[in-house]
Amino acid sequence: MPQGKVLFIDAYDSFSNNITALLKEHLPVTVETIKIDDPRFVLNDDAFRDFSSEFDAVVAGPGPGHPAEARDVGLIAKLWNSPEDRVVPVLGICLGFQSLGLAFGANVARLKEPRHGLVTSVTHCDGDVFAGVGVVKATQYHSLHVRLGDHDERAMDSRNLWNLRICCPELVPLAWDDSDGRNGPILMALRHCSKPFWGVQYHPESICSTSGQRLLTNWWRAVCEWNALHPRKLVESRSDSGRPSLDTTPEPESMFARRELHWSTVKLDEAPDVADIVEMLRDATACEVSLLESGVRNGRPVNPETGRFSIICLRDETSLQVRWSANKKNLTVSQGTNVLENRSAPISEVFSCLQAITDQHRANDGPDTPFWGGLVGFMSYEAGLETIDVKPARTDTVRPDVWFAMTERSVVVDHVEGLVYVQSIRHEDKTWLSSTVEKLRQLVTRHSVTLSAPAERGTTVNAHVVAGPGKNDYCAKVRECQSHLRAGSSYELCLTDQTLVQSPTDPWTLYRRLRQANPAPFGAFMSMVAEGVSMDAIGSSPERFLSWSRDGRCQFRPIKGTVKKGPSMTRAKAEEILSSAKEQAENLMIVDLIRHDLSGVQGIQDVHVPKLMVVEEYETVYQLVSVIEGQHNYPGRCIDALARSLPPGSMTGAPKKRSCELLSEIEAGKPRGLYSGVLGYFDVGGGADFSVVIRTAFRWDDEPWRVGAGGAVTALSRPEDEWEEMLTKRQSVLDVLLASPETWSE
Ligand SMILES: C=C(O[C@@H]1C=C(C(=O)O)C=C[C@H]1O)C(=O)O
Ligand SMILES: NC(=O)CC[C@H](N)C(=O)O
Repeated sequence: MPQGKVLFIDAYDSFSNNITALLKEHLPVTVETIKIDDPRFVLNDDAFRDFSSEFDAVVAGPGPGHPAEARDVGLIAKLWNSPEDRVVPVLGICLGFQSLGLAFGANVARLKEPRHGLVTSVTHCDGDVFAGVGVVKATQYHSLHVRLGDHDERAMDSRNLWNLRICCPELVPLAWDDSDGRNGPILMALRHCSKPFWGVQYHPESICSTSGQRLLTNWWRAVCEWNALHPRKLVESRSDSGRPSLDTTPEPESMFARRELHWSTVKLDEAPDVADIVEMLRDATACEVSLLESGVRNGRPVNPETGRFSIICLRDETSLQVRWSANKKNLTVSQGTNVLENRSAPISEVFSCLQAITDQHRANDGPDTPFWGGLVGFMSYEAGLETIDVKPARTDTVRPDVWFAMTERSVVVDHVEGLVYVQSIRHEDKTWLSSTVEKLRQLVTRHSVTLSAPAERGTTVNAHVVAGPGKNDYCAKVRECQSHLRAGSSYELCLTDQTLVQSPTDPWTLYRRLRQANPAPFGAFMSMVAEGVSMDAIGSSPERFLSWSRDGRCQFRPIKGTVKKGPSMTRAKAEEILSSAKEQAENLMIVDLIRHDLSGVQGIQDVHVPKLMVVEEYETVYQLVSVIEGQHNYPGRCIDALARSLPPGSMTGAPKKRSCELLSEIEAGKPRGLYSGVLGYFDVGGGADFSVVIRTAFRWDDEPWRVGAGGAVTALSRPEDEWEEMLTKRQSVLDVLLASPETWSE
């Protein structure tokens, strides 16, 4: 079969790349994607017709909103009324399907209860595009549905469902979902009686849908038959799709030579406590320390899969820094007081700059640790919004939204093997290496006779909450989210708020308490200072956002689904709760969203889901976790996976862009800042690891600490439960900030 050409019209959905991946995997086609508001065509029907009729077929994608709204469907609405000799076969998916129904006389109405992330078996006609497909499990992400008449389908005899052509005689039903008692039968698929237009309400590309391949193969066969019988007159009109690409932005000039890593390993029979090492290093060298800690409980890592190593990063005032603010769009690269670069730059150039600096420090050999040295820092939620072209309502003018500092000296603890690595990427650093090794030895000796030193106490002034969400207000926001979900504007919204706490206790003491109260695989202690601005963070995140290995294996581990631990909560009970339709739907939506994000990265292959909805246990909660992986063909370009996947889908909801716009309104334009962003490192060996910034407190200068917390709101959420979930998530951090020094015992 010759290669076909398919045009995919993207309605800004967060599942689009899963559809194009499915098309490319199972059909002999190339796929070109344009947006529904492509400026070349929105005001020029002829140009769009000329352009689209060059393709063998069009797939009209899913998306937020309503098919009657031009803003929501854009070019998709132009597909249905082409003159006879220019008709192009179309497959509409969800919003695209609803647009097809609407174009030929059906109603599109709200469901009584939205169906977001639910998976059901559909009853199909076993012919046409469903011929031989067998049982179809269908993932649904919709609030609206297509009604073929004004009659009440619930009252219809099930045999009549196949002959419902009273109001729209040109539309032929092909599949129904009859499993929903409250909504009644929901039309799942249809075709036009004479034109080559098909549509499905469900999402065949979802990880939980089945028979997508067979459906597409049948559709493609029908497309080829139609095209053979109806050759189109082509007008030469091809033009570049004009899609801006983060992958092609220029890289800044080289500033530094490559580094050679010098390292030394100390094998310790009894590994000292990570906090003790930090204190020893700080006292000994008067340097700034950041810690990316894998929490340990009873001598074992809380989660050995993601939390085997703890990384202690040492910096001084001469360390290289990269800063960028979303408000000013200003990129600064400095080294001490020396400003190497200071210019206006879009976010895409920030990624290029971070990549270039990492490349210039590239070390090709080193010990068996995931971090040899490199850029350590964070990207805020608002920096993430920039990457998807959502304007943050308010941002600070001077505070960086991207802030990284180069770590040249580090100490890495392997909690599984009990090894400590002392590492430096400085040219001549043997003295520091040997003296640090010696101090560690002494620490081990001391450690074997004395217990971990107690943390220093704070002052007697009590910590207190300065501001925070109220229950009524939070519940009202949950309901506001749900009204958007019912209207079809979003499938899931991750609502959050922040609590402000003033505490007299120093950040390191607070972190020592937090690591004890809530040991987590992504513990973090970070202090950044530059140009009169300082930022402190103490974190206990359970969630990896994205990591990649030095050979280009990218991994996401989104969490969605939370159960509070308590005396009456067993693991079995938590598993039961987390296997409910509501919790699984929340998780599934994010899995499909992340698959989409990863599939959109140039050079990524083999996107797969090695773990789907597994329960993990943490200090205060049980969480439902999935793992999504893919292999990059060019390991040196894995940063594109980060550039294409911010802000973290588990903190936004789906579809991401529209959900973020709605959340900005609902959260009253309050910046989330570091909370909901990502924190971690780019390693000079080529790997990286970033966590989602949750269960974390951060503060600017001497302002109060900010503790963000929230949760995914779906149509099935109960406002009071969402309020409780938010309280549960912020509890461990809040307890630590509010505890008076006297009540805190180590
Ligand atoms: C929003 C938070 O957590 C996010 C939401 C979760 C959920 O809805 O179950 C779980 C983990 C995070 O992705 C938070 O901790 O503040
Ligand atoms: N997934 C979709 O395309 C959803 C279509 C429409 N916005 C609805 O909610 O019904």
